[in-house]
Amino acid sequence: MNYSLNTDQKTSTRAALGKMLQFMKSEKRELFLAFFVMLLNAGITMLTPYLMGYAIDHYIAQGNYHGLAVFSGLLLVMYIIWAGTEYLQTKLMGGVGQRMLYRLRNEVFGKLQQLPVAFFNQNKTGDLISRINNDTDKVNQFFSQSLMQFVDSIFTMAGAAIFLLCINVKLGGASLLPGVLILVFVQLASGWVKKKNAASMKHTGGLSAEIQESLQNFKTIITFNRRDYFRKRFDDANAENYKAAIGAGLANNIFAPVFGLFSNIALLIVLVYGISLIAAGSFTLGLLISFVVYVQNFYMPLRQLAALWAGFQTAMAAWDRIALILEMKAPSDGAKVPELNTIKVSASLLQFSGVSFQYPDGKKVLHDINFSMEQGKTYALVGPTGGGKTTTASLIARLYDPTEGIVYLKGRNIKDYTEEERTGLIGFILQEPVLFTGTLRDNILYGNRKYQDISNEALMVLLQETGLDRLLIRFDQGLDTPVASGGEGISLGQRQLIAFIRAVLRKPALLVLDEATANIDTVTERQLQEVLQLLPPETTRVIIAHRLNTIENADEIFFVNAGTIITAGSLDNALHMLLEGKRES
Ligand SMILES: Nc1ncnc2c1ncn2[C@@H]1O[C@H](COP(=O)(O)OP(=O)(O)OP(=O)(O)O)[C@@H](O)[C@H]1O
Repeated sequence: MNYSLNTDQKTSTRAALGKMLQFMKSEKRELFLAFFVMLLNAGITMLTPYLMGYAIDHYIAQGNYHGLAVFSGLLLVMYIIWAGTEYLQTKLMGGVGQRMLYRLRNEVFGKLQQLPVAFFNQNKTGDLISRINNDTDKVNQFFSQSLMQFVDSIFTMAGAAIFLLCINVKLGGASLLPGVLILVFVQLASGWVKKKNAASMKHTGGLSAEIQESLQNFKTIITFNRRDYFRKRFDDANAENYKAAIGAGLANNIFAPVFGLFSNIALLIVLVYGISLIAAGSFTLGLLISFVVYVQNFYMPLRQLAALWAGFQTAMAAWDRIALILEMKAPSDGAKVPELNTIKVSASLLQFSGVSFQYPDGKKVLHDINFSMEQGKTYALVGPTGGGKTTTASLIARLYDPTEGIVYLKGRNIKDYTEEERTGLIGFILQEPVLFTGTLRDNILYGNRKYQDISNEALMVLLQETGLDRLLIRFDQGLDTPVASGGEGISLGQRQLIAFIRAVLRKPALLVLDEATANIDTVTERQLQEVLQLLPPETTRVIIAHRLNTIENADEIFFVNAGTIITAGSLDNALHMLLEGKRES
């Protein structure tokens, strides 16, 4: 299945807004309050110019200074309320935006947790980080800082338009005409602005991926003295990002001058037309001053909208990138499949039935594979490098689903198991064991719900019973040995030991060891073999190894090469096949 996020899929504005507002469902109370405060704020903004015009015509023109003083006091109170509502609005919406960002990031991260390995193979980690950090923040910025301003501006404009038309229809209509032209311009330019912002975010993701890759591989870069190469790659990505950011900046700023120009034209129309009306005696100076302020009240928020509109387009472009992750379909989990419906195909623990597999962006690796593995037996997978051993093991652990055919576990399609059921049955020690920041104890109990709260003493008893305690000798501080991110500071062999203890402690029905002893000295390897013998007799073991002595005790050996898996029979035969395979290649 294609899990690449590198597509140009776009969501319609209405659909995107609908989805985004779902993240605000629980904020109804705050939104309602913010809306009320915003209405009050807009109401005051709308009323004050009219009151000023009234004061000029009724108090100043008639020399009523006492009335003017009372009136000024009233205006001051209104301005103070206005300032209070401004503050409240920012506070309320800031909280709403931050909580939305929190939920959105949780949702995206939660989705990432459900997606299969193929998704992570097809997408760069740095780009994913950029989507979770930067793009969600772009959406938040719009909602926390701009949404209410947006609605506020529209209300203020609508109110100002009504006042303008009520004071004088003709003059009002003439002053609103440039506003209509602005709407046409917005309609035409929005798609282009969104596209520019999407391109900028894509390049930010690319830059993040570039940084992540070179930081992760810094040792190799230093060893091969390839700092210049990575420097160049970074410079290129940085330059691309810079160009795209400039493009997005220019696009975002296109609205402000156009809006400014049209609002000045509107003012000019009002002055020329208004003064001619005064000259004709059909308009007063007070009304003209009110009119000019209303024109400002109409066009100022429109200028503000210019900036907000660019932010809205940025949020929309960011949403497209986030929605791509949220809409990804995780492979079906068998949670809802009733046990009764499962087909019992054989009594074996594991069976491959007509399995073929192809990596999403690669060639076909396995062709029509059929084999079965019985409970309690030890199987070895041998074969030349790149033959398909790890791929087979990955299908056993359902890191990937077959492109054709079915993998049965205990007679049930492996897809019909819930993740918890499946991981409880299968233990997998990867070629490159992964450790997490914490202690050795944290790492060996990773994902082991049963023993999560076990005391160190009880854990030691458990390790002694399974023979795993002897492996701890390799660690000076025993269970408390600190583990740094990714296992830095711990040898690869030691990492394999930790991964081994982790998998064995779960007592899985099927234990897969993919080159799990490749980096361990012969004495420790012997100890591991002994621990394997201590596993319950019903445990099935699948061992992938290049060192043939590791698999001498296997009950059956499978030879994996060029997309086929055949039974090798004896160890000698496997060795012969390996040598033949090498000669052919
Ligand atoms: N993520 C991937 N995407 C595309 N192709 C892949 C991927 N992983 C492995 N392959 C290809 O699949 C084929 C089988 O690889 P696999 O890792 O299963 O071999 P292997 O027998 O385990 O090799 P080794 O002994 O070196 O570990 C190889 O040609 C490899 O290039």
